[in-house]
This record gives sequence, structure tokens and C-alpha cells, in this order.
Amino acid sequence: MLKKETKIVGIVLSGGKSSRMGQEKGLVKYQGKALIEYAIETLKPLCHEMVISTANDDYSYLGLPMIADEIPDCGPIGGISTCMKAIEADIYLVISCDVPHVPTQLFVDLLAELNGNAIIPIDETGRKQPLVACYASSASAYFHEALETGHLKMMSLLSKIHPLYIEPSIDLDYYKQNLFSNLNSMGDISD
Ligand SMILES: Nc1nc2c(ncn2[C@@H]2O[C@H](COP(=O)(O)OP(=O)(O)OP(=O)(O)O)[C@@H](O)[C@H]2O)c(=O)[nH]1
Repeated sequence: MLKKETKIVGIVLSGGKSSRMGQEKGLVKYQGKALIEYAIETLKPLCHEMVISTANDDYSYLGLPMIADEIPDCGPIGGISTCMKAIEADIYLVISCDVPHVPTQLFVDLLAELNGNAIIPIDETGRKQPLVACYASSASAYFHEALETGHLKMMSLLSKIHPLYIEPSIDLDYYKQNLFSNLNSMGDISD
């Protein structure tokens, strides 16, 4: 059970190169809406503040603070570390900009189980999903160290953070439908 004063900050990752998409991924329309808008709507009900991890001003229409990576081209760890430094929080909810099927309920479940540095869901194929996850402030030092030392592999960072991994609850229907499928190319969008 979270204390009432627990500050939760949402980090929407949108600072990637979008090389497979060929255009800014978060702004690509999917079923009538920009992909990043799904991510924002997923986190919004749970967060006191939200930020977009990006250097691209085209996201300014969303009215959220935008935070450019402290060191460019370091991947998601660089984006998460920079945002954690920029905004203090007790808990950070992280989401990629390209997972429109992730419901708010998944983060409700993660928050309910958080009891350590992090809690990360495992998808239906057994893959860990650290970019749709919940990190306590105690995890931030590990992100900063990874960025400072150039150890930018997420799986090796996780081995230090020791998250709790959970399978999303099976009684919810939407967990059966490719919940974590991310849209990387225009081919994925038209499927
Ligand atoms: N802030 C920040 N976010 C990143 C960075 N690299 C990837 N991301 C984000 O992390 C998430 C997963 O990354 P990818 O699916 O590889 O996205 P991408 O790098 O834009 O796409 P590709 O260039 O096709 O690999 C997306 O939401 C990206 O925007 C980065 O260097 N900085």
C-alpha cells in the first residue's frame, strides 16, 4: 500500500532515433492518435508529474516538460538517468512511446507489488520489459552509474538493480493480447 505522500513521476521515453520507423516514432498516428499519446494516457492517472524524455520540440504540443538526454545517444538508460536527475520522486513509472496496448491497470499492479528497487513485468513469451516498468528512487544511483561508466546494456543494469519480475495477472483479458507489442516500423502500424 503506497503512502499518500508518495510522489510518483512518469517518464515517457521518446528520445530514440526511430530509425526503423523512418520518422519520429512517438508522433506516428496509430488508430487516429499519435503513439506517444497512448503512453501519456496510460501513466497520467497515476502520476503527480510527467515528463517526456526527448530533445524533439515537436512534442511541445502535449504540454509536458521535455528533458533532453544529458549525454546523447546512450539509449534508454541515458534518458531515464537524465529524467531521474531532473525530477525528484519516490517512484518513477517508465514507458516507451511505442506500446499503445499497455493499460493503466498494469502499472497499478506493478505499484501494488513494489517493494525494493524496481518491479518489471515479464511478457507472455518470458521477456523482461524494463521499459514498461516501475523504479523506486533507490534505483536511480544504478542508472546514473551506468551512464557515467558507459555500461549501457539494460540487462546488465538489471542484474545490479535486482528487480522483482512479475507476470501480469492472468485474470485480466487484455493480458492475453500482445500487451507489450511495440510498434517499430510503418509495417507494424498498418498490421
Ligand atoms: N531518451 C532516450 N530514449 C531513447 C533512446 N534510445 C531509445 N529510446 C527510447 O526507448 C524506447 C525503445 O527504443 P527503440 O524501440 O529502440 O526506439 P528507437 O531507438 O527510437 O528505434 P530504432 O532507431 O528503430 O531502434 C523508445 O521509446 C525510444 O524512444 C535514447 O538514446 N534516449
